[in-house]
Amino acid sequence: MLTISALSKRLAAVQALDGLSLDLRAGELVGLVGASGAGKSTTMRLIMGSLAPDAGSLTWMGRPIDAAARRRFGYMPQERGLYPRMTVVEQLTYLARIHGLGARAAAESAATWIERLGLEARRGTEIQRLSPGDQQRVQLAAALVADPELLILDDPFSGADPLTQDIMSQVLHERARAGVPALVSSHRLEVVERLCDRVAIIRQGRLVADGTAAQLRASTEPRWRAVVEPEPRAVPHDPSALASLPHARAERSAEGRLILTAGGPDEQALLAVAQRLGTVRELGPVRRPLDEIFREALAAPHPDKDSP
Ligand SMILES: Nc1ncnc2c1ncn2[C@@H]1O[C@H](COP(=O)(O)OP(=O)(O)OP(=O)(O)O)[C@@H](O)[C@H]1O
Repeated sequence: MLTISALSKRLAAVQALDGLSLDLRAGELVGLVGASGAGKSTTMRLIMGSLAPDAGSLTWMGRPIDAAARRRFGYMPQERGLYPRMTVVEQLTYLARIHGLGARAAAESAATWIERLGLEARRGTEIQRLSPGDQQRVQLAAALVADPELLILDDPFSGADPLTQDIMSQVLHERARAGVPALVSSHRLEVVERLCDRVAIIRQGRLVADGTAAQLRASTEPRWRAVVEPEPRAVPHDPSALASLPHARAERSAEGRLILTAGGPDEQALLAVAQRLGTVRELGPVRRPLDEIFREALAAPHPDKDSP
């Protein structure tokens, strides 16, 4: 549905985007993740037309994105743009109207999203008097109020309390089930992992990884974990045996068991070390947190730029 092809943008002396390509399909929630300055907001500004690309193309449903298409997109910009003196209901009705809804449809849509995002008690409150969590909810309602076909959400969870995060996530899942895809940037990897079907990792304006959390995990070297009941008569713990394995770590649990983790193509090398230390109670792969994989992707040599 949304196709970003070889998109490049220079901003002053910075190559903010450098040949970025990415697709979003119907109903897909895609997380756009990258360090500060990686190019996430620039990507979104190019989609929304507040910046023009130097090279590359953007299409929606196979056609170049124009102003008419953009009116059907819901956008939550990084620099949140609500009117501080409007009340919640005035703000949402106003935004629905400027996106082309008639007076009655705009009022109905504002009421629907106020209810859905748990803002009934705040409908008559000025935006500037809302708590940060409620402001986030109104921001999301503002992106949804004109019933968009695509959502572009720049760091929607920043400053959101856990309850607000849950409500926002539920709403995005519902819209996705109705076929509305969303591109969601965030620094909060655990949120992206929970929310999104796919994660695109960008670095210096380029895509360095793109896949489901499971695919990203599978594309990196696996980690193995062994839980060992130490035996008093076992060969004394030889730290160098474990240290010879990649990414090795040893900890002791509250019950006095040894918890060993290490990388490697399979679990056999870790098993050999573990068996010398005592009785192996558990052995298996480790489900790695996405943020660890993210850090690895950012630390790995850049596909082109860093190679000699
Ligand atoms: N108006 C501008 N003029 C000059 N450089 C800019 C401008 N806007 C952004 N940049 C630079 O372009 C690069 C990409 O910025 P961008 O805001 O897209 O990153 P980001 O991934 O959204 O970062 P963050 O997570 O901090 O919001 C950065 O190096 C940034 O400093």
